[in-house]
Amino acid sequence: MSKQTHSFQAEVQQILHLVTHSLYSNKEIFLRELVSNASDACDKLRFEALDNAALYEDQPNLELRVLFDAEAKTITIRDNGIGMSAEEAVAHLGTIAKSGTREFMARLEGDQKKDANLIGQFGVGFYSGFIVADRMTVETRRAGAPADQGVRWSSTGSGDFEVETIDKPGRGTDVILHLREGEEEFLSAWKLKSIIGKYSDHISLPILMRKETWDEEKKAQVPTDEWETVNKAAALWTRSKSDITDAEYQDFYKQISYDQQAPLAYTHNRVEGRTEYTQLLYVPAKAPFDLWNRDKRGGVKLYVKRVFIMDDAEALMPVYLRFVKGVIDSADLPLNVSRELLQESRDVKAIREGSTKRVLSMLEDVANSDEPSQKDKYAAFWKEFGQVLKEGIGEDFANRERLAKLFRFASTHADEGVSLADYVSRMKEGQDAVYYITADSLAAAKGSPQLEIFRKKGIEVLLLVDRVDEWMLSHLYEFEGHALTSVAKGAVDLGKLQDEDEKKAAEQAAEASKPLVDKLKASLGERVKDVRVTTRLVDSPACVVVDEGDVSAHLARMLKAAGQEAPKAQPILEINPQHALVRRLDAPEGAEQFDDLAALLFEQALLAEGGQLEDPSAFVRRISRLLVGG
Ligand SMILES: Nc1ncnc2c1ncn2[C@@H]1O[C@H](COP(=O)(O)OP(=O)(O)OP(=O)(O)O)[C@@H](O)[C@H]1O
Repeated sequence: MSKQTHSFQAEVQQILHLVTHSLYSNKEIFLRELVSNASDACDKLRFEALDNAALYEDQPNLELRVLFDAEAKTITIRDNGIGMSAEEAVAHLGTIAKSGTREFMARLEGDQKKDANLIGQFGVGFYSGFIVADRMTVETRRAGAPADQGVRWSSTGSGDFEVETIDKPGRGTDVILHLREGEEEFLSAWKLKSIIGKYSDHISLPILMRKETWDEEKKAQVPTDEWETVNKAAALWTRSKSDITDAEYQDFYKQISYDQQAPLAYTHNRVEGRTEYTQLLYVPAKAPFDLWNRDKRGGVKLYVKRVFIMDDAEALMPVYLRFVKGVIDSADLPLNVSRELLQESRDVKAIREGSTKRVLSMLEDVANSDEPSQKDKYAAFWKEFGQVLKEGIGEDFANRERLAKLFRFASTHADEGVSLADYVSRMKEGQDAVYYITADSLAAAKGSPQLEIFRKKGIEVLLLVDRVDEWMLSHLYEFEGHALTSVAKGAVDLGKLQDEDEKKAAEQAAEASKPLVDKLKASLGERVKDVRVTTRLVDSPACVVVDEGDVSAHLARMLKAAGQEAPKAQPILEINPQHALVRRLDAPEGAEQFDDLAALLFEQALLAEGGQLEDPSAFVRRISRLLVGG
C-alpha cells in the first residue's frame, strides 16, 4: 500500500488538543499510558494464542522494551504483542470508540483544574504521546501476518495522519516519539527508569532497557547491547501481605485507578478451599464521573494464574458495587474462560459472593469504628456512594440485612448520618414501627404536616429524599422486626403510643365531625377516595394521605417525571377539627362558601405535600372569591 493520508475523527482532534494543553504539568504520564497499551497488546496476544499457538511465531516470551536515542531525540516503546493490521491502525489510532468519551469531553469544557483530575481518571491513552512529541510514528505488524504486511502510521498530531505498508520482521508494535524541543530531559535512562518505577512497576511483564556503562572519553553513560529488567514485574497481589507496605498498596491503587486520592479502604486475601483465588479490592474515596453509568466497565480486573483475562467482568461484582476497584486472580478457572462461561461458572459465583462479602465487611469496619476519623470517612463515603449502595437492597437479597445496616439517612433527629440501628435505639417505649416520609427535598420533608403528631410525641421519623428511596422501600420492608411504615400512608396507628384519653378524644372528635365529613365527601366527590378526621395533625387544617398499598404521591410524581404511567391513586383527605379553618367550614356562616372552602382545604393539603394542582387557575379564582367575599 502506498502512503495514504487520513483525517482524525473530530473527537480525536478535541482530545489531542485537551490532552496536550491540560496535561502539560504532568507530562511524564505519557510513558505510563504507552507502556500500559503495550502491556495490553501482550495480554491480547496471550489470550488469542490460547486458541492459536502459532501466533507466538518463534517468540513465546512476551516483553516490553523502552529505548531512546539521544541524538535523534526519540523514545521508542516496543512490544511483541498482538500488533495491528493497517485497518486496525486506522481505526484504533484515528477514531475513539470508547463509550463515555463524549460525556468525558463535555465535562472537560469546564475549568482547567477540574480538567486535569478528570483526564487522570479517564486514562488518556495513545494520544498522550503528543504531550512530549511533535511527531509520533507507529510501526506495527499483527501477530500471524507475513513480514511484508507491516504498517507505518505517523502523524504530527494536527488534523491528519499517514499510513503506509512496510516490512516488519518482528511482530508487535514500536511507538516512536520524536520529542519536542525542550523535552530532552526524557532522553535519560535514569529519568525513564524512575517514571517506570513510579507508574508501571505492577506491569507483570518484564520491561527491558539497555544497560549503560560509563564512557571515560565522552564523560557520559552510554548504552550497551545488554538488556536489563527495570520493573519489579511481580504483580503486587501475588506477594505475601506481610511483605507489602501500605505505601505500596496505595501506589498500586493509583496505578490501576488513575485516582490521585488515597482509597477509603482496601482488602487483600488469599482465599483457599473449594475455589482458590486472590483478591485485592479497593473502595475509592471519591466517586468517578461516570458512577451513574450502570453499564460502564467494571473496576475489577480478572486474572487467571496471573494472566490478565478481562476487565469488564461484571460477573465478579454486583452492579451496586461497581465503584470497587482491584484485581481478582483465580487459580481454578480455565485460561480461555469466555464471558458466557463466567456467567455460569460455580467458581465464579463463589468468587463473587466471597468478594461481595469482603467489600461489605470492609465498609462495616469503617462504618462501625469508634474512631472519629473513620466515622468522618464513612460519612464522606456515604455522600459519594450511598445512593448506589441503596440499589443493592433489591439486587442482593442475601446481603439485605448487612446492607440496611450500612445505610444512613436524614431524620427529624439529625440532618444526616442516622443509621437504622441508631433509630431503633431511640425508639419510644411501645413504638413498633420505623416511621418514614418520602419527599422531593429535605425542606419539603421537614415541612410536611404529616409529621406534626410525631413531633409532638417526640417520635423520630426518617426523611427520605433520594430518588432511589421509593425504589429501595419497595424492597426493604422491615429492619430487625420493625416494619418500615410511611407516615403519609394509611391511617396512623400510633397503637401503644397513644394513651386511653387520647384514643377516646380521637373517637369523640370523629363522631362529632361526622356530618361535616359527609358534607365534605359530597362536595369533593371523585377528587378524594375518602375524608376522615385525622389523628396526625396538630397545627395544620388538613392533609392528604394515600391508602395503605397505594403508590405514594411522591413516587407517582417521580414516575410521571420519568415519563412512565403512574397508577392513579386517589388521595384521602384528613381534617383537623380543632383548626379554625375547619371550624369555619362547619359554622353556619360558612354554608354559602362551603364548596369553595372545601376545595381550598383539599388544594392546600395537596400543595403542602408537594403535589401539583390539576387546575391552578380555578384555585386562584377561588382564593380571590373568598378574599373578596370574606
Ligand atoms: N502497542 C499497541 N499494540 C496494539 N494495539 C495498540 C497499541 N497501542 C494502542 N493500540 C490500539 O489502539 C487503541 C487505542 O488506544 P488508546 O490508548 O487511545 O485507548 P485504550 O487503550 O483503548 O484506552 P485507555 O488507554 O484509556 O486504556 C487500543 O485500544 C488498541 O486497540
